[in-house]
Amino acid sequence: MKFDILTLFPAMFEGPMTESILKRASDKGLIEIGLHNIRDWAFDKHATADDSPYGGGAGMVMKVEPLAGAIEAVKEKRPGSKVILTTPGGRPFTHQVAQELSREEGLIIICGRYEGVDERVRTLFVDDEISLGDFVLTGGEIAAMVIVDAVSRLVPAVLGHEESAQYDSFADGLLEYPQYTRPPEFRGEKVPDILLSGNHAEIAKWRRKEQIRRTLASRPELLDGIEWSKQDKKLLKELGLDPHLTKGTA
Ligand SMILES: C[S@@+](CC[C@H](N)C(=O)[O-])C[C@H]1O[C@@H](n2cnc3c(N)ncnc32)[C@H](O)[C@@H]1O
Repeated sequence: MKFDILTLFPAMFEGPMTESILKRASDKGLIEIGLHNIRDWAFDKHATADDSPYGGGAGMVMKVEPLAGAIEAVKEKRPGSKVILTTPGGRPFTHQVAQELSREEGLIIICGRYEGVDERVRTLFVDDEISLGDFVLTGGEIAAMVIVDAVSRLVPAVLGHEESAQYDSFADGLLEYPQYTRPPEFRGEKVPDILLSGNHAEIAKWRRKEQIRRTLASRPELLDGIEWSKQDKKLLKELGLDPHLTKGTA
């Protein structure tokens, strides 16, 4: 998977993109992260990448020409890549969106700054618009880092077997069950006996039940539309839930 990030602040990516799992994945050639400074495509001697908005108003807007130059240059090298604009107006970034993007050949991610990008960037070049949530960041760099991170861990072989994404929250529609490690007791809080029992079938059953319980407590809307197995239906009953009313109402 190839990521190309168009930004005014490439130095921000040092660290998040060059440590731990992403570093290992890059070293192995499983992912490739290209950083491109949008200013390199500005055409005046001050490398201007922003200007005041037509119609007046606060702040500055990122100019279309440097972004057009950057996008076209990267697209020439990677014609199969999808162009993504980070914007609060985009579709919400979820596990499902990350999965969908992980199947792309490559992603070209535009990091906005100031009041955002000239609308013509969006209309002429953008294939998809992604929002991290209903809040406003100072720029698209952190959004791009989140997208690269979440998508990369879904690329085959990026995670080792022991770090497999298949048991993580959202992978099967539910939140993850509670996790514990040594010591068996801390400040009076004990690890549930079942996890120390060595009975793997019972542990699996406990974990599934905890997934449902936790999802119901924090994100009941996620239960809606889940296809329950026969075993799940039994667990739902034990939790006092009707398998047909998956919105979490008992
Ligand atoms: C200060 S914001 C611009 C906000 C814009 N004026 C608005 O009200 O929608 C600058 C840049 O940060 C990025 N950004 C801000 N919030 C974001 C979010 N929730 N999700 C994704 N990107 C975001 C976008 O790239 C945006 O162009």
